[in-house]
Amino acid sequence: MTVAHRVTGRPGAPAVVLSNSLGSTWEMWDANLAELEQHFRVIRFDTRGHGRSPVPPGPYTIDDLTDDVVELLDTLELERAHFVGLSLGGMTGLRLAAREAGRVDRLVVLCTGARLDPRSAWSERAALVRSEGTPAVAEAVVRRWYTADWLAEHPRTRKESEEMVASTPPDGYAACCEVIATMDLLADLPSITAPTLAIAGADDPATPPWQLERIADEVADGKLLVVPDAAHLANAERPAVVTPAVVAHLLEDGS
Ligand SMILES: O=C(O)CC1=CCC(=O)O1
Repeated sequence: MTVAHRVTGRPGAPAVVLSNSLGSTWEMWDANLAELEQHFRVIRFDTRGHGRSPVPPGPYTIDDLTDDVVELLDTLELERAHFVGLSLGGMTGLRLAAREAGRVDRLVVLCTGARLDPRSAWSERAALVRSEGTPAVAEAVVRRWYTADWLAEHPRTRKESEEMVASTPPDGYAACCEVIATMDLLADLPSITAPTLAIAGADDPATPPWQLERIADEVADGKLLVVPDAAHLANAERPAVVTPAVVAHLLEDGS
């Protein structure tokens, strides 16, 4: 299945794939895009069940999301790429780097976890969205995406973010909640050899810093960055801290 994607940035430069969080679209990278495009060929895509991508019937697994990325790389005739994923996108990145080590150059995972407990919470959210739709969870989700102070200062982003969640197809959103409910990547971490930067929002209630610290500690070559005054979408709330850190990590091999 080919996911919806857009390729921008420097033609011929090293490629970086950006993978979105649950309930978002590739627009979640808007605040980071211009700086990334100066250095890389940037490939944004919408995870299956989200945005412009197909919504195949569930259930989905983390390996299905990983297969979608492999197919995207094949479609674009890319043997290898850097991978940057946030939350659900970060889980996809961890699985890809463990299962398809030859396809990932350097990895950045933001605001994510190798396993998110209690798993029952994700099955319950899937059931809620199937019965009441994505608008039922939009406000609460966006309250986890940004700190309260930032939301108070950015009412337009708050509204647009709630609309982004509310317009996610309920079947796709629910099937991706079930990916999280069934996913356990703890055993994968030691086999990840791609140099990995794990970025946490210091005030992220969804995937707190200890989750990213565990990833940085357990992969073969990991580093941790904790971003102050940031919640779950740390890339969007603090782009001036996050984007240069991502660029520096991806350029570290001299590309
Ligand atoms: O929606 C949330 O509560 C936060 C989240 C967990 C996985 C993801 O992609 O977003």
